[in-house]
Amino acid sequence: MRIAVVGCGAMGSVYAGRLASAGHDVLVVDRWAEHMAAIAEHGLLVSGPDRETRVPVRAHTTPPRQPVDLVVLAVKAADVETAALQARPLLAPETVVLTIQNGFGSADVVAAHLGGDRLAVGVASGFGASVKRPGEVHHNAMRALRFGGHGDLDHAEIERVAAAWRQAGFDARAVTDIAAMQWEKLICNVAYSAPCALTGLTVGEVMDHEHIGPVSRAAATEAWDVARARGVAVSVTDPVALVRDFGAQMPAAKPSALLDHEARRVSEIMFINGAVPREAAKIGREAPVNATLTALVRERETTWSET
Ligand SMILES: NC(=O)C1=CN([C@@H]2O[C@H](COP(=O)(O)OP(=O)(O)OC[C@H]3O[C@@H](n4cnc5c(N)ncnc54)[C@H](OP(=O)(O)O)[C@@H]3O)[C@@H](O)[C@H]2O)C=CC1
Ligand SMILES: CC(C)(CO)C(=O)C(=O)O
Repeated sequence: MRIAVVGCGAMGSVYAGRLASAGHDVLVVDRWAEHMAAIAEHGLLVSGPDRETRVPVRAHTTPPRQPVDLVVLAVKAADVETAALQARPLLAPETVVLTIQNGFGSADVVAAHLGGDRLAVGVASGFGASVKRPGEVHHNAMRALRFGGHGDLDHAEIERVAAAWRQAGFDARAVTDIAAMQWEKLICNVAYSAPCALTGLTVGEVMDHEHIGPVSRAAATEAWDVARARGVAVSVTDPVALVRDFGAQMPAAKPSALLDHEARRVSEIMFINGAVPREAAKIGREAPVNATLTALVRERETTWSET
């Protein structure tokens, strides 16, 4: 399969490295010129719990005019709109666009610009990935990828994409209820994103922390309540057990919100903890735990943008 990964940061690099190692024809696009130059010169180095690979991939700072079978948008949520607009040279009528972000809202943004009929949504769970230095990425775990259609995309097409990823060693599956998967991932993310960003604790340190543990568990439970109240078919019966198990798989990982704060960058908090009060409001409810966590994170981020 001809695949372009737009946004070759922590996750985009893991996707690109493994897909290229499995023999797919992969090109990557990222605006970080030093990272692209390192990949062009030495290949992309991906280290994980099971193996380390260095693989040659074509690296670009802007998308080449070169239509592919699959475009993977692996940027952060706030960058999805620009990335979707810039991805146009990679598109042919039959190209599938797969957008993979934590939190809610990205697929609607992509659909508004590129249309919904060739659009798939991905949920990536349990990777704990970060860029170590230009050209080198590490991930702490590698649990699951779930893909679903956003609009009218035929399920067989999504299955074809999932099969290509399975061939690259991912636990990837095409599902019919991607919203339930998104909520289950959101429950995990809200437990860690704001609590870790605010305290500097890792995923493994939060859950049983004397002061932050109860806050993290309350954030997850609140998101679970909202999902069920909205009628989403989440399969989870114990949200605390879910997030505890999620964290136990990669105790040393730092959520990307914490990595963003360490770099004094605005995080995706509005799409993650901030999504819970927004979704709750749609059914006339409130989500005070996640609203408060979001406000605290936002306040810190405002301070940086003012300096
Ligand atoms: N890291 C993880 O373990 C996991 C992350 N996720 C989710 O995956 C998504 C991606 O996260 P992650 O990989 O950590 O993010 P990163 O910031 O590591 O990677 C995104 C990359 O895309 C680049 N970029 C942004 N806009 C463009 C553009 N228009 N064109 C080209 N490149 C662009 C960024 O550059 P710049 O730095 O200049 O902005 C950055 O290098 C997020 O939604 C995250 O929540 C999901 C599961 C696990
Ligand atoms: C690391 C974390 C918790 C946040 O970026 C994540 O979403 C994942 O690995 O699935």
